[in-house]
Amino acid sequence: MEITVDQMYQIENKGHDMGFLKKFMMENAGAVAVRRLVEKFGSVDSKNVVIFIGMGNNGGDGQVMARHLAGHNANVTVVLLGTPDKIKTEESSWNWSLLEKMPSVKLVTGNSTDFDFKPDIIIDGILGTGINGDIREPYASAINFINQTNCYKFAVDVPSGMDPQTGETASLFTKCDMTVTFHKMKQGIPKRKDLTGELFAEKIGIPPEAEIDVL
Ligand SMILES: NC(=O)C1=CN([C@@H]2O[C@H](COP(=O)(O)OP(=O)(O)OC[C@H]3O[C@@H](n4cnc5c(N)ncnc54)[C@H](O)[C@@H]3O)[C@@H](O)[C@H]2O)[C@@H](O)CC1
Ligand SMILES: [K+]
Repeated sequence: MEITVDQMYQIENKGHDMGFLKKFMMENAGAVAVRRLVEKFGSVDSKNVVIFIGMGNNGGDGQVMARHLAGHNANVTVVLLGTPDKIKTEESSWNWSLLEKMPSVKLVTGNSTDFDFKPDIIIDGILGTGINGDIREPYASAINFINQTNCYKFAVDVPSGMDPQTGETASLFTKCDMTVTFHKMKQGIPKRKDLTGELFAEKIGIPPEAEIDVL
């Protein structure tokens, strides 16, 4: 069953209010995304992975992936597209404070629009269901860098720049090899297999009771 983005936010909020906190959803999202990626490659040991993250919870999922990938011995660089004090949510900030205690993960922050990496894998955790309007800097430059770089590309929840409700794109958007979306498929995403690549919808532990009166 495909659901709307609005239904997804309602289910997420109801699950949180039941006590299954958003930080647990985020943890499961990042963990299952890494499981799919590791399955794809067999091993990510010594792979150079660059994770671009935005200031919302899509970026939070990307941060969880960074921690798990470090556990799989990947060489992980996280590029926060802004400054840590501007991270929007408690659960994403909480994950950032964890990464700051992990020398195994390289952190890059700020509003730079000049990127110079040679990754084996890029993870796009820039924008998810919270996309609104045309893409602003520094997100725009990050999306351009991703599209210009020849490597494997993995989208967290949805390729950034695509509206997961309609499948329509902003003027800039990423084109990925694999997309893992969470809880249930959002209506617009499967319309754009040209941008998602292999597409999976994965459960993240939200109690089915959180769907009552929503679906
Ligand atoms: N729905 C769920 O149950 C879950 C959602 N999670 C993740 O949370 C994501 C949604 O998080 P958010 O609601 O924080 O939204 P996003 O992380 O998609 O980003 C929203 C932020 O990006 C910025 N932004 C929006 N449009 C922009 C544009 N055009 N140019 C530049 N900046 C722009 C805004 O400042 C906004 O705060 C999902 O996509 C998913 O990855 C997960 O943590 C797991 C649970
Ligand atoms: K994304």
